Amino acid sequence: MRHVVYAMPGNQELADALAHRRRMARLALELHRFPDGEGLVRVEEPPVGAEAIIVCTLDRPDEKTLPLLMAADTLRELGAGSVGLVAPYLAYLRQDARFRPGEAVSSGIFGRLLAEHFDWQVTIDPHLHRLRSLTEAGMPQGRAISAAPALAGWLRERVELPLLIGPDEESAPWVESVAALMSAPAVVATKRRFGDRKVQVQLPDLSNWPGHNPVLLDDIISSGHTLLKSIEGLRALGMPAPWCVAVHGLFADNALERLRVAGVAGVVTTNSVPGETARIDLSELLAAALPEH
Ligand SMILES: O=P(O)(O)OC[C@H]1O[C@H](OP(=O)(O)OP(=O)(O)O)[C@H](O)[C@@H]1O
Repeated sequence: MRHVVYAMPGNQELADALAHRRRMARLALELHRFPDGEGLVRVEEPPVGAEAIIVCTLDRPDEKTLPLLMAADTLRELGAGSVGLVAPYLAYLRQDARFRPGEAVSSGIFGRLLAEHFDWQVTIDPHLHRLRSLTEAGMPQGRAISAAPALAGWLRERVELPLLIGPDEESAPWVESVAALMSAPAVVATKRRFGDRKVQVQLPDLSNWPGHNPVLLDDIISSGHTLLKSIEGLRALGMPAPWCVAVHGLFADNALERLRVAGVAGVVTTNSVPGETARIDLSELLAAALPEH
């Protein structure tokens, strides 16, 4: 099987890295926007019988999804044997239940939509703590891999005597998996969410780790309020300014600036979503998760 790689806009760097690591051709695809905002996908170099891979991280999913689906179908019409999706960040997985009557269960709807257009999907650390697998989110051919080795590798080299802190109980398994990889202690806080931008974080007793440098570790930074409340809590305990490390940096509401103003040692995320904090490279882990060819 010969695989070829396409990048949706903004994903060229990661697509190039995957193409390089797996010795695949990166072929051109463009997205034109008409003045009224409608998009037009154009496959400049057709896949001609190859297995196609599209790289498209799905932050800001509402504007990205329709062009992505059109690209997938166009590649198939132009002769791709199969079409796979590498979406390092997969949207809509936080809404995995009808929390209030009448709400859409977005994860299932979105999962089924992607599954209709793609033969397989790979993502990194989906917000899956309430789900057993991507299949449960409606993605039968979905594969989820963990960024833990990349996070642990980055932290091991840069933070002396770290104390990893997960902001809520649901972060425990993967905070502990990063901690185990770097032989560092880990604790988790208790979080209560009252609204999109209102949370309460209760830190545990940290007096067992004097001299340690706190590292707040989360899967997603969106509005940043989870981390802002955690930073406040650490300050109240007399801890040094923490590192804020996350897999997916979405940074809604000017969150990055707010975190910096709140006082951090640094804010670092993976390149699942490109941006100035995206200093932890996932291309090696993602390349290893692609199908054999
Ligand atoms: O930057 P923020 O706007 O605070 O959002 C990020 C937080 O939200 C998510 O958890 P969430 O509170 O949704 O938990 P749940 O999905 O486990 O209920 C995620 O795991 C982060 O902790």
